[in-house]
Amino acid sequence: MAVSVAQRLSAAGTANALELRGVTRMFGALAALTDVSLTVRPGERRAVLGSNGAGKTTLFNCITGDFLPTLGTIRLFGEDVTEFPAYERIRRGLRRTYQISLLFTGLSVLDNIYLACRGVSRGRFSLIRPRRNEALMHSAEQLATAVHLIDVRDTKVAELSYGQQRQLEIALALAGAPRFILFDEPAAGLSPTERRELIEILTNLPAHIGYIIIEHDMDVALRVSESVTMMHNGRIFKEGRPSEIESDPEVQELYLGGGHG
Ligand SMILES: Nc1ncnc2c1ncn2[C@@H]1O[C@H](COP(=O)(O)OP(=O)(O)OP(=O)(O)O)[C@@H](O)[C@H]1O
Repeated sequence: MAVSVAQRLSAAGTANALELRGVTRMFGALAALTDVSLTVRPGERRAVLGSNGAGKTTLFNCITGDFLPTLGTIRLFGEDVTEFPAYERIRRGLRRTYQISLLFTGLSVLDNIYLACRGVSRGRFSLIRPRRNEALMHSAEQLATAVHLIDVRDTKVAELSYGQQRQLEIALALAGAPRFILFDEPAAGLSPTERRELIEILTNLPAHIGYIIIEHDMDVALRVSESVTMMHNGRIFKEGRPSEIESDPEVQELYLGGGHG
């Protein structure tokens, strides 16, 4: 059952989930991001849209700590994480999915999720070969259910459809105790049926989990978000509700009309 925005926000505490102030990222002389300021409330679900080269992936890389910004600050749940390495941000509840698959294709669905749960749990660096942890196994099964893969939990990942593999990636991002997830084009390459399933999975994520979704499929992006940020040439040029963005003439000209690659 879908949860209202108000329910999600009240479930999620007070500090902003994410706050970027004046973030600029240079690659030599090229500004991939210029003076980007962005606030995402706890539990908020936001789409970031823009044509190829707009700076969306660079934005994700700065938020995760894969790249440091050249200028500006990034706060995660009220804490300045601008200089933090990626793993410190993961410890604070940040997760990310990638456009390319990072799955263990020779292992089962459940083993993949179990390993992700173990990877973010205490004792993951133990030198003693661990016994199966029943609590983590239970969490893994719950996540398999959340992404509609419980019926294929013992199937090897290599035998899954492409869409099911993308669903599994979402389960991996949900391992541990995520509070904020960055989804990088989760609908890319999906069939219409798989897209509908993706929309259902994202819509029904736990109330306190906010996210940013980069998505070229406008239909998916606007249906799973309550706010939209439009980027162009490394800058934010428009923010609004999905209905406002969809009907905005400038957006239509730049993005929906031929500007989108
Ligand atoms: N590691 C890098 N080194 C040099 N230039 C880069 C690097 N990463 C990105 N860029 C440049 O920064 C700009 C923004 O790229 P970015 O990948 O963030 O855009 P995007 O909106 O994610 O595009 P797409 O939709 O094609 O993935 C582009 O001009 C790109 O060529």
